[in-house]
Amino acid sequence: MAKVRARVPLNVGVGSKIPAEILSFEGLGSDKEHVAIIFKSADQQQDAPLVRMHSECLTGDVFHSSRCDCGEQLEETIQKMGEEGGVILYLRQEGRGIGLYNKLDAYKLQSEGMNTYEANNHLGFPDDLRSFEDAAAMLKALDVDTIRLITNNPKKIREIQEHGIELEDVVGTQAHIKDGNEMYLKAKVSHGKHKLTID
Ligand SMILES: Nc1nc2c(ncn2[C@@H]2O[C@H](COP(=O)(O)OP(=O)(O)OP(=O)(O)O)[C@@H](O)[C@H]2O)c(=O)[nH]1
Ligand SMILES: [Zn+2]
Repeated sequence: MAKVRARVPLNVGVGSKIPAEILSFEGLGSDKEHVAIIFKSADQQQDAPLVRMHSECLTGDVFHSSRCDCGEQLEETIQKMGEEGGVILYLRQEGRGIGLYNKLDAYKLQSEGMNTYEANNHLGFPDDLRSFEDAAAMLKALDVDTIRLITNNPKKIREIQEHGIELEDVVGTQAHIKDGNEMYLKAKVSHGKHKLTID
């Protein structure tokens, strides 16, 4: 069974103004160094805290790449949780689980006209290689079994429940459209069935 390894206070967000804590874990099923960022001790103070399972995206989260909406979703979540409390599970499954280098190969194919899922498939990967089992184990290590999940992605909703976490509510994110990510977001809606309003 997973348990918390270290729980460390820090400030996050632009300007480092928002108080939070970062947590590491031991005993997770994978050897990935997933972390949780907790706002307002929501795991201890709230019955059904807001939770975002955010998959690592180096290009979007760190460099605010034009190709996706990950950095903006992360910033939106930090702002919201800074006000209301919540838990970000920052999951080290880059590129929907295929890894950074494979994602960049997929980007090359997308530049040639494939959509994000076709590019994955062309490289021999499924649409989405992620598992949310570690995410559920992290929540259980925090003693959190009921959450309000921030997502537009039906796969996350289905899978976290299959791993024994109860959903009190599902809260969507805004659509962060910018030059360069419109095709990506449209593919998420038409093929991935994400609940996002783009037009
Ligand atoms: N393979 C691949 N991965 C991508 C691409 N664009 C973004 N990603 C990855 O997709 C993941 C984004 O996941 P999340 O932000 O957790 O969520 P989501 O599945 O979009 O669902 P939401 O919860 O609704 O945001 C990150 O791991 C990104 O690196 C792409 O074109 N190809
Ligand atoms: Zn991204």
